[in-house]
Amino acid sequence: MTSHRLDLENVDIRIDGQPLVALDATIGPGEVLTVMGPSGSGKSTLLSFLAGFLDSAFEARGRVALDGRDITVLPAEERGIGLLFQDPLLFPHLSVAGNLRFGMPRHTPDKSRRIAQALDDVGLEGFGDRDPATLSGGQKARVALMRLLLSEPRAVLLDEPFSKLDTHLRQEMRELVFDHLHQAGLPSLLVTHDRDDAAAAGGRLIELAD
Ligand SMILES: Nc1ncnc2c1ncn2[C@@H]1O[C@H](COP(=O)(O)OP(=O)(O)OP(=O)(O)O)[C@@H](O)[C@H]1O
Repeated sequence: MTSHRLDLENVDIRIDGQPLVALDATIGPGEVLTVMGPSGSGKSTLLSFLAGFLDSAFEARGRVALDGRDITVLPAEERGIGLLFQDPLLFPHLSVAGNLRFGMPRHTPDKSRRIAQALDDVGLEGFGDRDPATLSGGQKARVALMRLLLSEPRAVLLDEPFSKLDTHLRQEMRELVFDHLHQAGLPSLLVTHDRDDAAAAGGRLIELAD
């Protein structure tokens, strides 16, 4: 198991000179910090800032550190942060295995074995050659989770990851996602409108003001 830490130090994001988000928090290994708040309170803006693609209309101060290293100055692709959205966003021109292989660090040994193991882990044994278009919503969500983990991020941002799933599937995916994030020792930040998501995440909850 790896063990990572994400520090948000005096993060202060403004729009037109007005404060939007102010946050100071440490997210430890395997911990999920949930951020809730009304529409327009700055949840997506905060995620964009952390991921490294904040729109230039915003002014941001503060530091984001991953394992003690300042990543605020790095471009998105060098930050080591993985993203999970409400849409699984699988590449339609690649097989399931191709999707999983896509984000794996170049020099990963035994890629095929790891892909097969990842599919096994989420009950999709033998699905490697399938076209993503032939998968159910829940199966796609599992592939998206495994693609995220195989890319070996050092922290994870989740943006309403369960909101498109029906109630039964949502409960199942919550368990799967949070179990894997805890086990992988990944600090994560979850944005959601759903209090049951926050409860399932099991960590601290921050509410942004209107
Ligand atoms: N590119 C932009 N330029 C100027 N203002 C923006 C831009 N993007 C968002 N905003 C404004 O910034 C504020 C925060 O928006 P944001 O999308 O972060 O809110 P949110 O909490 O994620 O909302 P929702 O729950 O609806 O997704 C809003 O007032 C929005 O209108």
